[in-house]
Amino acid sequence: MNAIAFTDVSKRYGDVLAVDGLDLTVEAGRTVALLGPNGAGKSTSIGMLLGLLRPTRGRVEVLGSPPEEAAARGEVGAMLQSGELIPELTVRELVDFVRRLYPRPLGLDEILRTADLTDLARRRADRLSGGQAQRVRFALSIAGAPRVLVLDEPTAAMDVESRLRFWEGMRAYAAGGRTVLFATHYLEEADEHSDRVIVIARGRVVADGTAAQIKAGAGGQTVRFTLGGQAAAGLDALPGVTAVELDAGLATLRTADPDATVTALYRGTSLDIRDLRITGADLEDAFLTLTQEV
Ligand SMILES: Nc1ncnc2c1ncn2[C@@H]1O[C@H](COP(=O)(O)OP(=O)(O)OP(=O)(O)O)[C@@H](O)[C@H]1O
Repeated sequence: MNAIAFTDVSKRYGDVLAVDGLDLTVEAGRTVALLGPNGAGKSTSIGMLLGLLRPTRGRVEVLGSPPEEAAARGEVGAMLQSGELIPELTVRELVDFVRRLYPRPLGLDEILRTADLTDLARRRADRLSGGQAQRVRFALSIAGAPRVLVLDEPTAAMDVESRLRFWEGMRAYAAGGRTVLFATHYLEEADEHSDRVIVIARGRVVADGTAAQIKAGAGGQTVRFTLGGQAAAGLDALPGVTAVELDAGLATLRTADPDATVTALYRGTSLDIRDLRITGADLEDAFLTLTQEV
């Protein structure tokens, strides 16, 4: 059974088509990143996944049920971009209060450990930094031991140290065969912490696969060199080359096979090549290629 299924889902706010015919399934046990620029439709998709927003068209299912039923069974946990904590309680009291609302919660100490809050357990919830408060929101999202965990830009207010610890906790949680979907703008996070990246732009899926597949699919590698004033006809006919750009004596070739391209460049042409560099298309290149306006 799929943990998450969107079938031809659209969501319109007045004139704005925020989600446009989204088809998407996530198998149970996967950790999936939903990557997209501002306004791509990530939060709207998450709202529908949690049953907080109704699709204008199409169907969303979580663990084979409508989202609100899965949530009512305590099978879905969520960490949203905002959400007040109860100020008078300590972290420990707050987490314990929330975990008791669920039929089969995680143990209190396990939650605190997973969210790296053990040392902050006695701190009042209104005396926390932004990043610490985010970790409490994470603790609350896993308190009920949900099978599906949904995180909307979870590391937004966190410093580097908090991020590292947060991702450790997320991985520990996911390792129990649970499904995690997180939204992010951060390419490195998507790359490092998920086993599948779904790139959305303008409410549609524009790429879907492992980070490596997405990088490969968006133009392979780049060979750059200085040509100076030499005529450069025929570069686009070199093996592997998919695109050529010439700018002020600098040539940039996109290639699916950099070895073949470079060999042919040296052996098959009489060009005087200087400063040759080969770089992998990184996820950032791929992301920009995929999400730019067409
Ligand atoms: N309540 C609303 N009313 C009208 N338009 C909305 C509403 N919520 C979102 N939108 C619009 O829908 C589109 C998608 O927004 P959404 O918040 O889902 O994107 P996002 O990918 O989560 O963006 P961000 O990364 O900035 O959080 C945007 O154009 C946004 O302006």
